[in-house]
Amino acid sequence: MSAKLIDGKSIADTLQQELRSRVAGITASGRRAPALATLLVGADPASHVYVRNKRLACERIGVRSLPLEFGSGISQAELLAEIERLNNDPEVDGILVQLPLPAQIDSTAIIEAIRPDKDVDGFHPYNLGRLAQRQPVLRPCTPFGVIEMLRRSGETFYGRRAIVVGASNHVGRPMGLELLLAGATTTVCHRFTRDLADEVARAEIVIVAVGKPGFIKGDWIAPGATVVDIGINRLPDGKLCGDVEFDVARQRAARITPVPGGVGPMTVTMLMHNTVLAATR
Ligand SMILES: Nc1nc(=O)c2c([nH]1)NC[C@@H]1CN(c3ccc(C(=O)N[C@@H](CCC(=O)O)C(=O)O)cc3)C=[N+]21
Repeated sequence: MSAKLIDGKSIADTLQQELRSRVAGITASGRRAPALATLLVGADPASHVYVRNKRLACERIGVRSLPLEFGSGISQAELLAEIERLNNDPEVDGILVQLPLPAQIDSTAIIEAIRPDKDVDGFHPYNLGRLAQRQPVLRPCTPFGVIEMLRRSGETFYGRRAIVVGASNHVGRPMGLELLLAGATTTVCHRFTRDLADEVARAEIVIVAVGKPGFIKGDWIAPGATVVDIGINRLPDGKLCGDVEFDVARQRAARITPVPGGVGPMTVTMLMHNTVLAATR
């Protein structure tokens, strides 16, 4: 068997077209376009690439982008003042502070300073709490994108055995909450999990967000499973790869996401979705 590829890029393109029409509807009715402020601190090349992708997505969809950049030496107080200004700016619907931040800045304090109704990353404790209590408002973009991608490619969740490998605040944990919300029997594994191979082998839906190339061995995957690889690792030769041993996993899975072209484009698209939602609520 060779798994069918789940084409996140093409699902993301479709969603972006839908968002583009919605934004066109908003502006046609005389309202201003939704606006997203992106705050980038320092010169990390990967962060610059990701933020540029987000700004390009804004252009495609008709969202106004307010690109803000700060030197790596900015203080916590200065960054907080910037957020306060954007919180109070009626022309700004969404605020995204690209992570990671330099060491002198407490990213928890920054995330908690963003008004929950402008928190388009969905990282504020209010938004995570709403998701945990099954009343989601603004949802973390990557897990939300995984669910939307799987739904649009025909996956069902009710009563199905799902596993998340990786329990980070921004990806693994909210991914577990999304799967619970969708009705899956959900296991979240992490660095203290014993017998990870056995846990993975029991799952019908396997979602991996660890950040280590080849961490999930292909022969752990149950025949017929759906595999979603959230990992993005750059190899020494410059190529991108995920956390799953792709070639072997592909021989066992029914469906699998590629890296690149899988989850990444969905993340950016759900950020646009959240920005339009923040502008229209
Ligand atoms: N506040 C905040 N919000 C984020 O959402 C956030 C962040 N900080 N910090 C960094 C991570 C990473 N992230 C990605 C988004 C898109 C791709 C993406 O589009 N990837 C393409 C490939 C891009 C490439 O070629 O490098 C793909 O997988 O096909 C990747 C990674 C968002 N993040």
